[in-house]
Amino acid sequence: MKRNHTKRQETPNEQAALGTLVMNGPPKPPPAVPEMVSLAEYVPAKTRLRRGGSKLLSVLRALTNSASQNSSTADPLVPAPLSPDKSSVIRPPSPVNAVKKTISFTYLKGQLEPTVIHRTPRKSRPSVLSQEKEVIQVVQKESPPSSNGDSSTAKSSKSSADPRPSQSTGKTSLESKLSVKSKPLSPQSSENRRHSPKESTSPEGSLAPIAEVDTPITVRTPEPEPQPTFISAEKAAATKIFFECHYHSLFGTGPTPRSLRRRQLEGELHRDINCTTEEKDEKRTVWFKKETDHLRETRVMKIRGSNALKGKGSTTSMYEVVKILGKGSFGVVRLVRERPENDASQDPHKRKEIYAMKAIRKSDMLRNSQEGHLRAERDILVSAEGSRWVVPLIASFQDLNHLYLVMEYMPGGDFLGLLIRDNILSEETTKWYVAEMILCIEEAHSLRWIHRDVKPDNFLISSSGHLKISDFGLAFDGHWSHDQAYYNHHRYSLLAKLNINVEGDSIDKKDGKTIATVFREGCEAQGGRDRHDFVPSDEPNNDGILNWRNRCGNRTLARSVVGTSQYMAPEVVKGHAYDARCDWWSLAVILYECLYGHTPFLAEEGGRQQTKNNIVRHHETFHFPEKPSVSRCCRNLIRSIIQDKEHRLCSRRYLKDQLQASCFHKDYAGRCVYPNDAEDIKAHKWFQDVPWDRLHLMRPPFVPNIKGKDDTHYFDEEEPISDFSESVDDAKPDVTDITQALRSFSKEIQILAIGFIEKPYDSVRMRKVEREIDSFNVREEQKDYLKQLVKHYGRKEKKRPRDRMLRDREVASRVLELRKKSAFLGYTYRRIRRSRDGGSSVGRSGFSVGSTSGKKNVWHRSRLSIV
Ligand SMILES: Nc1ncnc2c1ncn2[C@@H]1O[C@H](COP(=O)(O)OP(=O)(O)OP(=O)(O)O)[C@@H](O)[C@H]1O
Repeated sequence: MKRNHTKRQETPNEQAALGTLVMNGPPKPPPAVPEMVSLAEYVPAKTRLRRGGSKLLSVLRALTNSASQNSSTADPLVPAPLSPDKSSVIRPPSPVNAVKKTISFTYLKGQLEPTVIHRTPRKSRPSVLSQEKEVIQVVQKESPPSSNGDSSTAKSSKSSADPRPSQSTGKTSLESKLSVKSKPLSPQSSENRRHSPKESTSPEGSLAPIAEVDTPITVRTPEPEPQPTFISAEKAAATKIFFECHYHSLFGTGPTPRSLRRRQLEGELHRDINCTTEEKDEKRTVWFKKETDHLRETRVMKIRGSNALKGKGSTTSMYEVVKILGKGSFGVVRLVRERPENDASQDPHKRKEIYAMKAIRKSDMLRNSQEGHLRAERDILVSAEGSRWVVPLIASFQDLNHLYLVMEYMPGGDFLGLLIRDNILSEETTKWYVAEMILCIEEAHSLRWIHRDVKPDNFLISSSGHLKISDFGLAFDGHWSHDQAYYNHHRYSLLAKLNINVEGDSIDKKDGKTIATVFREGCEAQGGRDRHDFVPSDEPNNDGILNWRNRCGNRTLARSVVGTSQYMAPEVVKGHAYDARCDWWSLAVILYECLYGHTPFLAEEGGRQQTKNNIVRHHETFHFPEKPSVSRCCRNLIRSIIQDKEHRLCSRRYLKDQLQASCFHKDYAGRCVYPNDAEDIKAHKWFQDVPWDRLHLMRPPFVPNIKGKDDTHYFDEEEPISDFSESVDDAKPDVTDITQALRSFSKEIQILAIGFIEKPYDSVRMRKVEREIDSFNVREEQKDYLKQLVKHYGRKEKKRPRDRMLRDREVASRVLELRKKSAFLGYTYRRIRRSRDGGSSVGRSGFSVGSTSGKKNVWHRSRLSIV
């Protein structure tokens, strides 16, 4: 066995020691130092030192060399190096060692201080097996055939001591390691040497033959290679997703928010000619302090978030709940007050801020494969920082069960509330609000997003009465990280590659296809290769995975049939590829609704499907009611937007660029949404008196009458909103509560009612339950009570999860738990705290609040967004 001295260069200190030793032989231990040990005593620690990479290793090597030399010269001061487990270091001087000693000597001639070596305390003797393992590793590391002089040593030792030359060269693969382990120990093993007291160097410098000793050694059978499970695949996919998204955000083009803020500060300082240099420096110092506070606050939030994911502490403890404001498809929006201790800046003015906090149930969203949408919603709110027309996001974070979006509170409620109160609006009032809506949608488009759910509920009224757009849960920008297919690809490609199958639910089992088959078929449907399937290549134009994703993984047009049916554009209903023009169709529907009190395509009968049919056949179904009377100019505007997308007012830009698509807007977003695409609508003559640039400074037709920061009277509902998001997944109702609530009924009715509650219901089942309750022989009010009771305690039937892993009874709960922890990493955000504005300057406008008619309104809040 040779020692590979050439792999590591000695440090000057080591060389000093080496030179000293070579010149003088091993140092004589000064009696005053008890820890000092003799050479031979020290040698057993060699293996440990090698593992630790200590500097002393070189010293040891030198010591060992010297020792072996000296042993042949029989220096009485040097104990014989006969400790059994260090025989491997006793070697005849090889040419390399000789050269090395000469170099070391020359280099450090004159440094003749004795070397003091401290014994490393040994806790226990190494076991035979661990020694053997080390020997095997050493063999593998050190014995590749070499052309230098050492090879002769290796060869001679092989020929003399080992009758099986094939074992002298270590293999490197896992398989070979296992096979080496499983073979009988070689005669070079330390165990064998321990039983070879006569082992010594021959005069020629080669090892003397080692006697074979029959030592009973248990031979370990190779452990089977660990097989990856669906859990490993899930974790691996989550890791890949995290790193790709994280590095994408780090290397994203464009300035960082911090650099933008710095730029803004410097711009302000530059423009302020009255500011002295000292004052400017002072302002910079304040700026840095604020930025530092902000960084600290973000860091604290991240730590809290990661603790909350582990079930330690809570992220929402930063806020106290004041009231429930509203409920959407997947979450509850609550009015919250920030706890003062949460404000790192300790600014007294900032205390007790009131916010709207949207809590989104992760499990529901994951079952519905809404990861992409959730990321999109958070990302657009972050990217809209500082926007006048988008509801400002304050913070986003998560715990194990929920995602949270903390937004500025809009005390005026939503625009739907205003419509419900006023029923119909005058043309002037309508114009004012629709003009603001245009600015809101235009803002989203300039950020390269299609909102896809433009409806009155999603425009909120600020304390000054201005509108802001909210709820970007369905927004689309085409980016790969907002595409559910990207997440599915990572998971299912890995499962298919590892040949891991998960059966799914009874429908999947009936289908009989494995995950690999479904995945392959999906790729074939896309022309042979998945859009997110990155294949690394050595080609010169290979610019890395993130650039590749940005080039090839984005979508240029949306396709999903999403939105609220009454407001959906025909191209969306038909499932065609569509672009941001769909938002302008929805705006025209709102405009019509404000003036006439109902939406144009709403079907009285036939439900949502009939409404959609009406939209598709809009050429036949669309008409203006005779009353109330609306100006021709306004009707012209509506008519020019309620058109197929090619003829829709706003299309000029899209058509022009489509003609030149090959040379313009090569970026992913540019091909589906255009900034300033409202220019034609804004130029319509119905809007000719609208001061677009000053609208935000003018007094709106309705300014909320707010008594305090936490006034919520615009959110008051007849029925209190239940806080379902507080409940845990699949929580069963408390039987004692139910029995108590049913105590006035007969035993028979109690049993039936409990049966109704226990089984999850959908709309069909609920109707059946109601019919059964109607047949009970009780009073009418008791029947109503029972129906309410069933709805209150009962659970809605959950939809079939879109993801096969979450449909499989065996694995669903474990996968869900894992995804709840890993699917939204990087969600945390905190907006930098701003200094108080002192209220917005609201001017006066000639607009007046519209009159209301007695017509019964048709708005209701139960419309579902995802179709
Ligand atoms: N910042 C806010 N300030 C005041 N109220 C708000 C705020 N954000 C949301 N709300 C209220 O909460 C309701 C539900 O919010 P939101 O529409 O964002 O939830 P959602 O789950 O996305 O709903 P949807 O079913 O429309 O998708 C709104 O209609 C509004 O009344």
